[in-house]
Amino acid sequence: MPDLAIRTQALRKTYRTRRGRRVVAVQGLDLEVPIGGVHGFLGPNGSGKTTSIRMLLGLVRADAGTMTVFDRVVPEHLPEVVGRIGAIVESPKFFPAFSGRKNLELLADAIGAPRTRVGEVLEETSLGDRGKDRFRTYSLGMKQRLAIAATLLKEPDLLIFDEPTNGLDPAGIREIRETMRSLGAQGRTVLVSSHILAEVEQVADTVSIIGHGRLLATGTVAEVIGGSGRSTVKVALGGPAGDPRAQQEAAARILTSAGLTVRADGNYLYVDGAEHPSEVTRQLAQQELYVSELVPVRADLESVFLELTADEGLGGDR
Ligand SMILES: Nc1ncnc2c1ncn2[C@@H]1O[C@H](COP(=O)(O)OP(=O)(O)OP(=O)(O)O)[C@@H](O)[C@H]1O
Repeated sequence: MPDLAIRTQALRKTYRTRRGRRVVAVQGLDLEVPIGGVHGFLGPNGSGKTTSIRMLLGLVRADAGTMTVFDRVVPEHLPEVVGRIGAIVESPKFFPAFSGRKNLELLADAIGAPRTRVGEVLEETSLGDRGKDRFRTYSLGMKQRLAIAATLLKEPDLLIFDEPTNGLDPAGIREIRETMRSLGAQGRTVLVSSHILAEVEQVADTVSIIGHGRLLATGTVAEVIGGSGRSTVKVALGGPAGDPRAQQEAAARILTSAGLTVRADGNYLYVDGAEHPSEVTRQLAQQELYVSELVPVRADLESVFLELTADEGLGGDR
């Protein structure tokens, strides 16, 4: 088994609302986050990401299941590993009239981190130039990066960010993404939750996709995309002679009878299920139909995510 930063097994949590209604937030979650790199913890709104993170951090009590962080059972042994964890689960409070640097110095003193760390973490989060400016003048993205800087003061091995780009503009999102990428590249483990794939897809080394508090898929981004069984190719036909429409119809018939799934769209056929693109060209060439263009259609994480979470009320409030 690979070394894991986080492992949960059969984790469960049911909330009881004030009106006595039961809400199953997490139902048997098995999560494995490898050590080092960025792990995207993905799921639609309400799928149980925040609850899972809060259980890991000892902020919410689990009903059942086991959790380990760096092989220590939590929450029982959380004190042994808490020094290695930096987490942003909600917006931290900073003094608006103090500079970013001053805020971090106060925090460093409070947690016993050396003040020399302050300059380093400002650099690590690309706030070096603005450290002297008052916190109140910071953009939302800078405020969020200062929060990340604060968690870095104690040099954590594991960083947990719950929807860190909420409310940020595209530039702010890009900055946070860059920060996460460089933290992962340094060998730290970054667990980042999001319901917006595009934010995480470009930085995540591995992902876990959850729905209704259960694991739907996990692995490297390539594995999760590959595991969806997608292998679509886009095909155009064309020889100098013949009616293109008739050729396309004939090609669709041939490929369908070869067991492939074919959909026509404009001048292209979209063909699913071929083991290899050459199978498509071979089938057609045998019937004297020639391919003028053949492009593999890249399956992206977004489409896999949408497929896996199709019944999860994506993006809606539940
Ligand atoms: N304190 C609570 N009391 C009752 N129900 C809750 C409580 N906290 C969360 N829930 C419910 O538990 C389910 C999971 O919520 P959770 O916040 O963990 O999901 P999430 O994936 O983090 O969603 P989001 O991205 O919207 O934060 C939701 O249906 C939510 O309404």
